[in-house]
Amino acid sequence: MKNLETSSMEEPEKTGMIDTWLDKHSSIYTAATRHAFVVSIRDGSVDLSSFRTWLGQDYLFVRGFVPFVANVLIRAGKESGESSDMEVVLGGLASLYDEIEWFKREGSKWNVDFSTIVPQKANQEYRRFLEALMSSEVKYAVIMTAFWAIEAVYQESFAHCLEDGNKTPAELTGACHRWGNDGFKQYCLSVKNIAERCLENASSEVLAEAENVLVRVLEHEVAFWEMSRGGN
Ligand SMILES: Cc1ncc(CNC=O)c(N)n1
Repeated sequence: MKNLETSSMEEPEKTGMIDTWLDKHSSIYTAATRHAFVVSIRDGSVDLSSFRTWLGQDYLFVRGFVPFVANVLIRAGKESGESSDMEVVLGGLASLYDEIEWFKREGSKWNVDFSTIVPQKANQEYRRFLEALMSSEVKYAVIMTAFWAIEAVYQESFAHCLEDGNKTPAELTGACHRWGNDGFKQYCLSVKNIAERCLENASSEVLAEAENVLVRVLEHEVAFWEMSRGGN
């Protein structure tokens, strides 16, 4: 049943293109949001060397994600036609500053020296994909769909580690709260609504490209979890 007690801060959920695509590609979506690595955090069986690998690699990823979000921000100012888009993206960009600081604290807590970490193949490939999306040829609706998917995978994954019945180790709940909290969920919903609005007016060509980019984000996320689970 739908929760009718939606506060004024929350945005209503609509069924649009993205949900249609998630239904169509539900197996890769589930693979990205319920990956064995994430499930192992939730059930407490996580191998700490995998967690350390994830931490170091994700720190590098996030440093590459900052210019990507900055690119989305510039486009939100120029191409969106809706002034509130900029605030949503700016909020996301601002929280990446705190996130980088959090990674640094977490790095010292787990003895992960970021200065010596080399990006693994899945990380390099994901970052190369983000760089390609920053091309001015890529339509606003497409980059916004990608942006939503990147954020939503982490939101869904880490929220799962905090749901009822979890055995998430106390020292890992910080990571889970970072992406699994309600504010981040609402922010993802705002980004989703922007993407949906753009997709409503998109040509069939742009729709096909957005669907493809969505699936490719999910594939990169799965490969990123796989890399983390593999250790080193
Ligand atoms: C590989 C990956 N995907 C998504 C996120 C979440 N966005 C920003 O933190 C992330 N940190 N890492």
